[in-house]
Amino acid sequence: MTSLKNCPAPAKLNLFLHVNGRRADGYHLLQTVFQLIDHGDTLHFELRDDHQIRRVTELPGVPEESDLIIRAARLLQADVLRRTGALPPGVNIAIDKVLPMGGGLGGGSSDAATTLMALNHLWQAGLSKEALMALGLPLGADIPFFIFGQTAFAEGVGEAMRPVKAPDCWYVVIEPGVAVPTAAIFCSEHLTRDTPVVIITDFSSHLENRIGLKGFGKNDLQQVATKLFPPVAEAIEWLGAYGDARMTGSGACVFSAVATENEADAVLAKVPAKWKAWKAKALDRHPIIEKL
Ligand SMILES: C[C@](O)(CO)[C@H](O)COP(=O)(O)OP(=O)(O)OC[C@H]1O[C@@H](n2ccc(N)nc2=O)[C@H](O)[C@@H]1O
Ligand SMILES: Nc1ncnc2c1ncn2[C@@H]1O[C@H](COP(=O)(O)OP(=O)(O)OP(=O)(O)O)[C@@H](O)[C@H]1O
Repeated sequence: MTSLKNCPAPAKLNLFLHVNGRRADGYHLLQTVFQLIDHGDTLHFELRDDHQIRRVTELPGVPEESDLIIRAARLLQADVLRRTGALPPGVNIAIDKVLPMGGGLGGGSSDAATTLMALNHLWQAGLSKEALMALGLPLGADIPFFIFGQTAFAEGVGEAMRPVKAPDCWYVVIEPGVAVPTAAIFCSEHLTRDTPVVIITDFSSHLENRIGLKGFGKNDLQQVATKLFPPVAEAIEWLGAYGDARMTGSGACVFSAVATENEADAVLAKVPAKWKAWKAKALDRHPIIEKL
């Protein structure tokens, strides 16, 4: 096999995100549900005759050298070289970028995770899922989740994950048109870091019943992000008229769950023209699993 086309890099929504504490190294202890959704970027991989790793699509604001896709591919290339003593073939990577940057949808992390999974396959590198997750973690906190590949409850700094059966529903997502830098939200002196740890014992039905359309928990990063970025607050207020609306990750995107696609369409029809908005279906599993 010399190419892998149309590899999905889906977005995630944090259905809730509790900040329970802060480690000595500054990283925060979280509890969250990562929900995979059927909306995201698409990547295409084509092997080269040399050993170069190249991005063949322009991504405004992200130079090739700092792109998480390229950095992830280089990490795997170095790992293969270390283990086998030989460099794998080079690769051209194209991307159809759909997800907004600084959107809280995990776009960069998902792109990197898809790159690691696709190249592990194309290069026949043989890394286990756990090894790929560990390789990706230093590049982004959400990369292990996307490689884990299932809607999951996560704890710690996001590395301890258990699959959950989240509600089978649709989401309306609004992009408020601002990019939120994750580190600035976590650094804020106004961030509360003391939400009590939730103990969840039954992962099959308990979470499904509790997080569903009623909106379990809260997003502790929301208060800080809405103060710093008023368009996020405005989008939450607008969408809140149709259900429980909240921010995903560190923002900026805002979502609300609805039971059916028709309900999602009805809300979308009313979204003010100044915002980009779309619908997505809840997924249990990462769609790349069917391709590899
Ligand atoms: C908040 C989430 O969106 C939840 O899904 C993610 O955990 C953030 O993932 P990300 O954007 O990939 O973030 P990273 O690039 O890994 O980290 C950016 C910065 O966020 C802060 N950070 C991130 C994750 C975490 N558990 N504690 C933190 O304090 C750190 O200051 C870090 O330097
Ligand atoms: N392939 C990539 N796609 C998007 N952003 C990238 C990529 N490579 C590097 N970046 C950098 O990462 C930053 C964060 O982008 P990303 O889309 O992951 O944010 P996010 O959706 O807020 O993520 P999270 O939910 O993990 O906080 C961007 O501002 C950009 O500079």
